[in-house]
Amino acid sequence: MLDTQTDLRAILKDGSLLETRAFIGGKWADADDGATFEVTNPARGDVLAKVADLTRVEVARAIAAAEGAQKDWARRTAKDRAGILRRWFDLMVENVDDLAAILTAEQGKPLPEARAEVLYGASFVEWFSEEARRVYGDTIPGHQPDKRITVLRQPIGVAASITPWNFPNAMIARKVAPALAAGCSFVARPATETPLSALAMAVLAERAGVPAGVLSIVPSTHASDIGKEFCENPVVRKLTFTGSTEVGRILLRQAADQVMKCSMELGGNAPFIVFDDADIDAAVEGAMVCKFRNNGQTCVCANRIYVQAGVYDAFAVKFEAAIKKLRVGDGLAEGTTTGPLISGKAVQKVQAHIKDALDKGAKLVVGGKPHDLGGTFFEPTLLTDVTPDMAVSQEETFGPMAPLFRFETEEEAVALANDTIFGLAAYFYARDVSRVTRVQEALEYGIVGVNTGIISTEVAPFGGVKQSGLGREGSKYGIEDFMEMKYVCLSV
Ligand SMILES: NC(=O)C1=CN([C@@H]2O[C@H](COP(=O)(O)OP(=O)(O)OC[C@H]3O[C@@H](n4cnc5c(N)ncnc54)[C@H](OP(=O)(O)O)[C@@H]3O)[C@@H](O)[C@H]2O)C=CC1
Ligand SMILES: O=C(O)[C@H](O)CS(=O)(=O)O
Repeated sequence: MLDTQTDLRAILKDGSLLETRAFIGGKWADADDGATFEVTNPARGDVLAKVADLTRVEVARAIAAAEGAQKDWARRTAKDRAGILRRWFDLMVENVDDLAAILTAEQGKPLPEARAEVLYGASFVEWFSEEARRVYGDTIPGHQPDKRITVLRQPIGVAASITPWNFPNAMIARKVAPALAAGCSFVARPATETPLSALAMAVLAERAGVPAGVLSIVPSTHASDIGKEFCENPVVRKLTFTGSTEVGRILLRQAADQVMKCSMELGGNAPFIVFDDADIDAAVEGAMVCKFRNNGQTCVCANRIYVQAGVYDAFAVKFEAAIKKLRVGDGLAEGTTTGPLISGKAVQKVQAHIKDALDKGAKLVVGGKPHDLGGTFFEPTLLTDVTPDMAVSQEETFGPMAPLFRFETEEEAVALANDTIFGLAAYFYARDVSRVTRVQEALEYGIVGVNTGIISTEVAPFGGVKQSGLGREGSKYGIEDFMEMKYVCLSV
């Protein structure tokens, strides 16, 4: 563990972005009882800030403020809402360096990755500032001479989110932007580990002119209580969650009592398949970004790497060499490619998957243990001779461990890839166009990357099938999740 302290305010150009109070109904406020919780730097272990720790009572107030603001916000013209979202986008870009520093300090990812995440998050705000003006209804030829049929598209109302620590900026932006574009109001509860990014975004949203009550940020360590408030409060009409499938199931059960509309971006178990007709150098490059982005703490990370027998050794040698070039360190330090894991719990999960695989016959090629830096730093790890009976085949590692599986035929690869309850992202490298067509159609996933290891963009629909989730985020489809459809039958 690095022992240097992070004086976050000294790093920032605009210290006012380091906000530690909750944002409720357009006002910055402490918790009613003054309670706070510590936000620590996972690289250094020091306390970055003490943030207001809200309970259901304050969150209920934020929901009431959202209800009070929503109708006026929806009555504004789409152009007006678009203009405010555009200003928010501009402010996020203007403050990208500060937002990135805050993100790295609380989450750990290297500054270049944090900067990329902030711009990725901002791209959703930009995209939905444009989509706001493209929500169209329908007119339908009447079923009787005196009937005129129209279809109206209206905002759902008050929406709420629960988001994880791995993308503390982009996951908020990817949900708030379409909701506000649609005319919804929004209450966001960020993860305990990483509330500062969300609070900084709210500072900029307020400056952009988002009206009081339209957006609230409710940091809290009482995750379960806040989730129940969101699911039980009759004012909340929409819940959007990103996180584990386990918690997604809990929320869906709770939301069922009100038949609440839910969007769920849940766990993954992405297969990354390298066929013998692949460009091996390109496949290695793709596998590196797909596996080690955010230190493997990404729901669309390669979790299983399947390599066809004819190219297995060649791929393994090149992949090993690439992994050895990774530089583990403090995300705030120049040249770091790989930061710390978010917590000790995350380290234990990676270690458990490595031990299970080695106990069942896998071979350790690189890494395999906590890094000399201590704390939650971990050595990027490569295992070969991994087999489907090992835990990593069915469970999301969510860390820097790359397991290589060998396969013989295309049919075997597709069967192995689909043998999971998850269905978020899958990737494969091949050059034969018939094979590419067959495999992209056969993979049971919401997202398929072909000859690429990175698929994240605001223009495409992001989401999973099976137990990886419900709904889509981004793209022209993303705003649908925050709209209702009303059929009007007029008798003339
Ligand atoms: N699909 C994705 O992008 C993600 C997938 N995951 C998967 O989940 C695993 C565990 O990671 P973890 O961060 O613990 O993910 P969790 O699903 O446990 O946490 C995600 C968010 O949900 C909150 N939460 C937890 N329990 C409840 C509850 N009962 N009611 C309401 N909210 C709740 C958490 O709060 P709190 O802040 O208190 O933890 C956090 O804000 C990872 O190893 C990975 O496999 C994790 C993150 C993102
Ligand atoms: O939750 C995640 O891991 C992110 O959705 C991944 S991405 O959108 O940055 O690809």
